[in-house]
Amino acid sequence: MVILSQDQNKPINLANKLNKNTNFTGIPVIDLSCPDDAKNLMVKACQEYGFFKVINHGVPLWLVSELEKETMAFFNMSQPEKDKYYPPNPLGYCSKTIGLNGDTGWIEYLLFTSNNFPTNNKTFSSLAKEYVEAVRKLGCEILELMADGLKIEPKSVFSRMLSDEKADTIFRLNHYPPCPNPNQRATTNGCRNPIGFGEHTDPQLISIARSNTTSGLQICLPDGTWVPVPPDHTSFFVNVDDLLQVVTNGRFKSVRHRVVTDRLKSRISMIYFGGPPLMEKISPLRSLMDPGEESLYHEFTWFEYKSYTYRTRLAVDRLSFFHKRSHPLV
Ligand SMILES: C=C1C[C@]23C[C@@]1(O)CC[C@H]2[C@@]12CC[C@H](O)[C@@](C)(C(=O)O1)[C@H]2[C@@H]3C(=O)O
Ligand SMILES: O=C(O)CCC(=O)C(=O)O
Ligand SMILES: [Fe+2]
Repeated sequence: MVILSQDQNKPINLANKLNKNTNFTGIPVIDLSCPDDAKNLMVKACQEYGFFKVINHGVPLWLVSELEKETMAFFNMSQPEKDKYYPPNPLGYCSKTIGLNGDTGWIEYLLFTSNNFPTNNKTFSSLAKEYVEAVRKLGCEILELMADGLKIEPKSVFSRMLSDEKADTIFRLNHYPPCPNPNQRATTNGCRNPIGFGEHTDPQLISIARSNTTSGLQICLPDGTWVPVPPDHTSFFVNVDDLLQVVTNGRFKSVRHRVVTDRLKSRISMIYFGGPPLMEKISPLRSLMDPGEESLYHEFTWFEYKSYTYRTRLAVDRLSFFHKRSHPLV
C-alpha cells in the first residue's frame, strides 16, 4: 500500500505497517480497445473502488493539449482580467471558494455548461465545446459497457441520460497553483498536504477527468485509506458518482476523492460531469435487482438531489439523506 509522506507527495510504503487494503494493487486500467474484457473489468472496478482509468479512449490528443494550452493562457491572465468572469453564479470563474457553503481550497477554476461558455475567447470556447462533446460520447460508451457488463437491457439504460438533449452537463477547468508557503497549507481530515479540493463525492452519474502531469488527486478506498492516483496526461480517469450508486442499488460505489497541491508544480484538470435531465426520476433499476431485493433509496429527481447538494458542504455524505435506512420516513 502507498500513502503520502508528511511533507510532500512522496509516496512511502506502509504495506507492512498498516494491515489495511494490502490487496490494493493500483488503480484499475481499462483498455477500451478490448470491449469484452473492458466491460467485466469496469464492473469490477466500479464495485470495488468506483474509480478506474481508461486508455485507448479515442479522444484526440491534439484536442486535449490545445484545450490545456488555452486553459493555461486563461489562468495566466491578470487577476482583474479573470475577475471579469466572477462570480460563478453558479457558472464562471472563481478562486479559493468552492460552492456557496463555506468551502475553500488552493484552487481557481472555471465552471460552465456545454452550451454556456463564460469567456468571449472564440478559440477557447470552440475547443471546450468540441472537447465536452468528445468526452460526453466517451461517457456514453463507458455507460453502455457498464450496462453490458451488468447484463442489463437495453444497453442504453444509463447512457440515454447523457445523450438526452436536456442532459445536465457541467464542465470544469481547475487550476491548482503551487503552494510553497506552509502558512497557506490548510489541512483536513488527517491529510497533511495542503488541500486543493477537499474530499467529496461527485453528485452526477459519472465524471471523466483528465489532468496534466502533476500529481495531487487521491481516492479513498472502502476501508478509509487514501491513495494517490499517479497522473497520466494521455488517459482519462472515471469516477462513479452518486446517481450511479443509486441506480445500481449500491452495487457501484460513488468514490470519495480529494486533491492535494504540490509545493512547486501547478496542476490543471479538466472534468466533465455527466448528469441526467433535471426532471429525470432516479431510483434503483428493477432489472438489476435480485428477486426480493429491496430498494436502498427513496426515489428523487435529479433536480431535487442537485438542489440538496448545492445547499450542503463539500464533504457531506449526501446519499445518506436519501437512504431508506437513515431516513425511513422521508
Ligand atoms: C460545496 C459544493 C461545491 C459543489 C456544490 C457543493 O455544494 C457540493 C458539491 C460540489 C460539487 C462537486 C463535484 C463538482 O465539482 C461540482 C460542480 C458539483 O456538481 O458538485 C461541485 C459543486 C461546485 O463546485 O459548485
Ligand atoms: O482536479 C481534480 O482532479 C478533481 C477535482 C474534483 O474532484 C472536482 O472538480 O469535482
Ligand atoms: Fe470531484
